[in-house]
Amino acid sequence: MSASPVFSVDGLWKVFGPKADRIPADPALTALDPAELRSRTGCTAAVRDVSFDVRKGEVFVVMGLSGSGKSTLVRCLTRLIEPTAGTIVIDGEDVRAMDRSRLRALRRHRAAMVFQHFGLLPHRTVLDNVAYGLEIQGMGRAERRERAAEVVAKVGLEGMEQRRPAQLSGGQRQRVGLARALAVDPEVLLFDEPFSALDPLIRRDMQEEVIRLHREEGRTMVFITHDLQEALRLGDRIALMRDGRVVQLGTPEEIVASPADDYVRAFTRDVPREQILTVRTAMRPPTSAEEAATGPAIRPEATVSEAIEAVARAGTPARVMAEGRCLGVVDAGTLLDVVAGTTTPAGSPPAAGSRAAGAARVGDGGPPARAKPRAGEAPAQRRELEPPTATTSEEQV
Ligand SMILES: Nc1ncnc2c1ncn2[C@@H]1O[C@H](COP(=O)(O)OP(=O)(O)OP(=O)(O)O)[C@@H](O)[C@H]1O
Repeated sequence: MSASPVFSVDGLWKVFGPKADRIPADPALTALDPAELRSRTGCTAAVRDVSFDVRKGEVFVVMGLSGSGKSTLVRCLTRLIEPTAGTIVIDGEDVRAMDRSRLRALRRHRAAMVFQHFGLLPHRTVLDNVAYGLEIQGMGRAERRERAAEVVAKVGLEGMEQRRPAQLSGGQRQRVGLARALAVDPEVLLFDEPFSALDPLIRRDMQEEVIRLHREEGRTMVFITHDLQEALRLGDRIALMRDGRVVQLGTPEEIVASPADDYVRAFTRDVPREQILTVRTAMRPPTSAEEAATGPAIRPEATVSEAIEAVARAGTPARVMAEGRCLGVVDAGTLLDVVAGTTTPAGSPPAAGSRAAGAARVGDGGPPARAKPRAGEAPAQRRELEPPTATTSEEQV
């Protein structure tokens, strides 16, 4: 059973340009590619017939190249940009029907945004920047400063409460931005490419911070990025966008194992498959009772990379075990097939992201295999795009 959705988006369009409203309803126009549409109508369809759910407790990544429609899509969720057509529901409430005060409450209390350019107030201290959202909510000074101090500590800025933004590094400023969004205790955090201006090491630190916060708090997050590595590291599910459409929505494993089309395949070509795919992809039935009873035990969620290490150490095939049952066996050959990309994974590729593509509602089908628990289950064990740590063959990896 999947967790209930926080956001539910259906048939969403955002068209910029003259008489934008007529575009979604006119099949002759929706069939045009972006360049034709622009030359015939002067309009840009930044988001085209997109449908998805964001489940409670998940990190939902919206990924795509520049101009693919990520920011427009996420801004439509709280109507920072007005959608042209479609429905958006948050916890059962129709976002498009909200009046101004409901919308304000939505943005302030329920879905806080963390921007790339921090948006910090330069003359205020770290503490007062973090308390700002609470001040707007009308919380008293003492209470909001106390709450802000807690959140400042939570994001690792203890001792810097009295500094001004100019006295902080880029990474520290981004932590203040994050703390400010967290302080209002929103149901969903929306991140708009928050780390793309940071240098790689600090960026990595911030990704860890997001993972840690997610693990500790289980907060629902929608995260925009154009960086595949970041998407794979952070996402429970990834919506991959191209020209305003969601071309694939799935877990990192689904996207890497079963790219929906050549575009996604090209996008994921250089991903180290063994670090993303789990042993489920490499499993075969045991050939004998002995094989099912001996050899190192590994979890179904273990990556192929971890299994390679276990098999190499033991010098025998390894058993994929769940609740004392042997689900299958992996050996050097089946594992190498995954690395080489010569395996056809079990299960069909997940559906692409639009009704126009003839797809069912994306992401609602049962995925073939998950490397991470579903939202609402035990905290996700994140994939690391790095060599795995050593394990003994007796341990479950
Ligand atoms: N206000 C606007 N008026 C007209 N066209 C716009 C407007 N905002 C965005 N667009 C167009 O909509 C498309 C999607 O833009 P969007 O900013 O959502 O993409 P993105 O994937 O977030 O890109 P980036 O990673 O560069 O921020 C682009 O073609 C863009 O030029």
